Amino acid sequence: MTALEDAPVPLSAAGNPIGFGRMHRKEDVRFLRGEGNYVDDVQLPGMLYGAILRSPYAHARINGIDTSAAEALPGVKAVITGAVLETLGLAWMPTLSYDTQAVLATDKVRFQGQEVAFVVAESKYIARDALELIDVDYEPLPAVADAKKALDADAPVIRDDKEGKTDNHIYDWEAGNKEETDAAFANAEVVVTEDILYPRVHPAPMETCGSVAHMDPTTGKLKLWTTTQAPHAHRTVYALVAGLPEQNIQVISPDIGGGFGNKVPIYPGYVCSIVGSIVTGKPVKWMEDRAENLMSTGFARDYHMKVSIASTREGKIQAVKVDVLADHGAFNGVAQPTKYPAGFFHIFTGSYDYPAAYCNVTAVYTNKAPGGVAYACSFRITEAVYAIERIVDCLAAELKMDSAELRLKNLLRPEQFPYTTPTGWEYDSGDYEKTMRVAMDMAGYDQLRAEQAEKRARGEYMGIGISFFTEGVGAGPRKHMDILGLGMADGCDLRVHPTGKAQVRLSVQSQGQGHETTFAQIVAHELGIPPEDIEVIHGDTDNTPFGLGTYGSRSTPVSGAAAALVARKVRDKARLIAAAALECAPDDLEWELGRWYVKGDPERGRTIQEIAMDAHGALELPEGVEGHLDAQVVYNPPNLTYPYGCYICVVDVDPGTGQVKVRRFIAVDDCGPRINPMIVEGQVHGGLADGIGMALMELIAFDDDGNNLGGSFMDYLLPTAMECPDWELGETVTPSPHHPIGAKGVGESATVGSPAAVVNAVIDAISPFGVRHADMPLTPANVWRAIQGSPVRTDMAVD
Ligand code: PCD
Ligand SMILES: [Cu+]
Repeated sequence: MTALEDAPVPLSAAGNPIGFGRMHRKEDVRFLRGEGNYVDDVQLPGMLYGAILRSPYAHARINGIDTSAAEALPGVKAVITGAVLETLGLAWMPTLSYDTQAVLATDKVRFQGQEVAFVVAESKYIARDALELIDVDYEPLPAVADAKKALDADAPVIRDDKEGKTDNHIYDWEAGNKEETDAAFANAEVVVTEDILYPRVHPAPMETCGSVAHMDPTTGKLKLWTTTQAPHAHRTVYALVAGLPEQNIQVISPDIGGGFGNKVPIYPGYVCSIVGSIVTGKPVKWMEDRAENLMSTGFARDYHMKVSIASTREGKIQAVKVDVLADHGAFNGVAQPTKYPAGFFHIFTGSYDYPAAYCNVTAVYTNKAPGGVAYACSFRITEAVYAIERIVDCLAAELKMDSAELRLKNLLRPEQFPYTTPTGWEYDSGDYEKTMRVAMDMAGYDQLRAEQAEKRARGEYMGIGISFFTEGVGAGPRKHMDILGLGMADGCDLRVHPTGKAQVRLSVQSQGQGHETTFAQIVAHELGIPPEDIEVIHGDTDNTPFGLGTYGSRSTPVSGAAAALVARKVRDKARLIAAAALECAPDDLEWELGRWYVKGDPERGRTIQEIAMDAHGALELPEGVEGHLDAQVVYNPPNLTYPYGCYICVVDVDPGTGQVKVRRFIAVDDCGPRINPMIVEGQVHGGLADGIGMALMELIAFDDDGNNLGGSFMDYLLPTAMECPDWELGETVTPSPHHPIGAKGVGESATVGSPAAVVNAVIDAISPFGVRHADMPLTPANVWRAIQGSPVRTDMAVD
């Protein structure tokens, strides 16, 4: 039973909660019947097909490209190279991190899988055949795939396209107070330091990336159906980059088969499909295959972190510092909206109370695919949570203290909120100890420890891992973030039609989160219109208000607030209309869900549906009240929301084979009130599976020549139901004080919080072998290596 299920919510005639509650997802009717409409389902008359030629080398000079044989293949309509794009000024495009990225390579290729040429043909088979007829004269160059070697004096310079660039350095950035932190470390009784790698992983959404571009030669209007999590932001970027007039660009993001951050950046393929359509005058479809998606699109993590923690002998944490070497690949294509190059990484101070913290981040180019945030990371909070939760466990081991006890000793206390962290974030609300106690009770923590002791005595290796995380989601206040200068506000339009049915238009875009259901529930909760009577419209820039899109779990914190406020605005207007109809003063009216009525005379009232008809009908409207029952708002978030949670994982490890079995997983999340508890649980289930995947099997590895060793699902392993236990979920509810309905985001929470719980559990299990840390992925081979005292391998395909 969740807290919200206890609250009585009136049900509509169709049995749906008129407000928050467990409503089946509206969108599932079409998804379960296979009737979703994805980019690859778009069919237009005369449509042509594009395919991309990709580099087999991680680093090579291009001495020439001969496209004549490909052009001569019957059915081929155009072959576009970097040289062609150069004439249009489109060979390079800006990234969302103020770097540049090649659309199609001109001078050099800089990672394996980089885009080199684009063929447009009558069928996708002809297009792919034509790729083989393109002759590229490559001169292979030495590659650097290891970030630790990228700054060596003899490392090949990857970005020699940049004037005067003589090394692979991108930026240095720091946060926190170095002097105070160094002083705390100098005086500390106990200091623990560990090198912690968060290896390169990939979001691997079920649907790969693609687009259909149609530049209408007569009207000059570009319609782009594309796999984007941020249709409005993409439209503006196309207008700024390609110089197309913005009113002539329509970006449509239809059903999206998972995004996980992978669909935030603008990829060369999108631009190529647009150019293909301009060149041929026909619609052009381009759709990646799986290997292309894994090899060339936004990866995640690749953070080498040296983490140190200082504490008293009793376990009171005093300071934490982190040194990061960040691998950004060949172009800094990090798609994150913060003003900080390392995103929200400086939230690494975690959920604990101590005064001093400092981090510095050095970022480098390598001959690997660009990207760096994606995969439910909340913009590097995943790395930050992993760093702090792993080092806290290392400290517990050093102090020989129970890791739950150590956390309880240091958690922030409820009276400290709003709490400003040593690196400047203002956590909005929390009752951390309560959440941790709920998780420990659900787990039966003390019994688990007793069971572990018994098993150890018998030579069985069971482990218990805890992770307590705090996230900052809901990008965001303008002082912290923007995308290429665009502020992070979201619009929302609500129209109640004469018969009392409504349409709500959002600027965020669902990739599977269930917005068509939850946003109808938000409006239902405020207005009393049944959710099945409210259509949610999203994903089409011509038909929705401007806003920055879906990532960083921002839809509920930002657009969700806009939806609640627009409904309240309609409710206020409805009051004026009801007062006119009831011939009383607006102040004499009282609201109950779905209806304004006269105070003290509850029989006299008007339902929201009656008011809608009045607003459009013959009723004489009062002075200053416009007809119709519509409203519009733009919501500027005053702060992020800070969801948090406590996760406990129980594993059994076979020391002979290194095999890890996740036996139990307890997850207690606090995201404030849950609009739809069933959807939230689904979000958490997905994220927990992600966490098991990253902790135990996912890895995009490279060999010394920069060959990608994780380019298929044979090598890039994803977790299945087989690896996942029956999730045990709990909740606490601490509303956000600044959000109109108190809700915090939750979409990324479980992915952010769970890897540390799994790794902590595995290390706890094998700690009797003297292991204090081992890097992910903890595959059987890596666990076995750790037990033997050998370093884990992250430089070869998962073995
Ligand atoms: N309190 C609360 C919160 C929330 N909710 C719900 O839940 C969901 C989610 O939300 P959010 O948190 O706000 O978030 P969004 O914005 O919507 O979304 C986003 C996220 O989401 C997640 N999840 C998911 N799911 C799916 N199915 N798919 C996908 O793709 C995905 N992705 C992932 C990611 S990664 Mo990034 O992009 O990396 O930044 S970010 C992200 C939605 O429906 C909502 O409404 C509720 O109910 N309640
Ligand atoms: Cu992310």
